Amino acid sequence: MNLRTFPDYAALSAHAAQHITNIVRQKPTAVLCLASGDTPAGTYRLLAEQVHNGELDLSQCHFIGLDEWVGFGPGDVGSCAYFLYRDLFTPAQIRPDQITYFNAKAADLQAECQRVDAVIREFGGLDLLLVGVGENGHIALNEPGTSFQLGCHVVELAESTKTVGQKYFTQETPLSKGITLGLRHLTEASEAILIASGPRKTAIMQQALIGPVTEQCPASIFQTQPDAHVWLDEVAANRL
Ligand SMILES: N[C@@H]1[C@@H](O)[C@H](O)[C@@H](COP(=O)(O)O)O[C@@H]1O
Repeated sequence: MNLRTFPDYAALSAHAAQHITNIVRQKPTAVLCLASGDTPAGTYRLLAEQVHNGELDLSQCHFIGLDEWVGFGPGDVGSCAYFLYRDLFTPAQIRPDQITYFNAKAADLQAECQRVDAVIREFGGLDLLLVGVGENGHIALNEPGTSFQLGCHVVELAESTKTVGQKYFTQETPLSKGITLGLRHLTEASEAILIASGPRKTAIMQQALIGPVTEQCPASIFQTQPDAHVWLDEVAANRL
């Protein structure tokens, strides 16, 4: 893995946005799987700004949603899709036909997993997977203990994920399951990038990057990926 530290969140976001811009300039039909959450919001705002200014054309890209809380969808404030639409898809005028997202309200969630796995296969794999990290080391919603070999799957959320996840909602919201891409998608993607910022990520970055590679800490999979990027701000990298 290639580890790089940036002075602050703004510099980290600017670098990630420029990197994604370069990928799309090289391959305008790139298939991009982008995390939701707070960390990538700055990156997405910069990308949307570039699209707005006519400096970046995302109109031929395809976007795959990384994960979702079961029972929630783009119309629900707090869902993973809600933030991607708010920060990127809507301001960058991404068309519905450019987006594949889990329907986490579907009656048959296994079929949803198969559908998204099949879309990724049909596109020939992901050109980019951009992920954040949970405070418990989860990647997407691959919780501690998840096999590194899985594709899309439904998960029982860890207690800490249910608690930390409340930050996305305007009121106390019961969360129990998630639907998510698997870590196999991460190892198979042409490029994987992890971004993390701020004091809430310092301890888990130490554990993930210096501790043992173990399914108990999903983010430790980055140690096994020679070409993957891990980009942190100085605070998140404080114990490395
Ligand atoms: N499901 C999301 C992940 O996809 C995200 O990357 C991670 C970190 O989120 P944040 O960037 O808000 O800290 O946890 C959430 O639970």
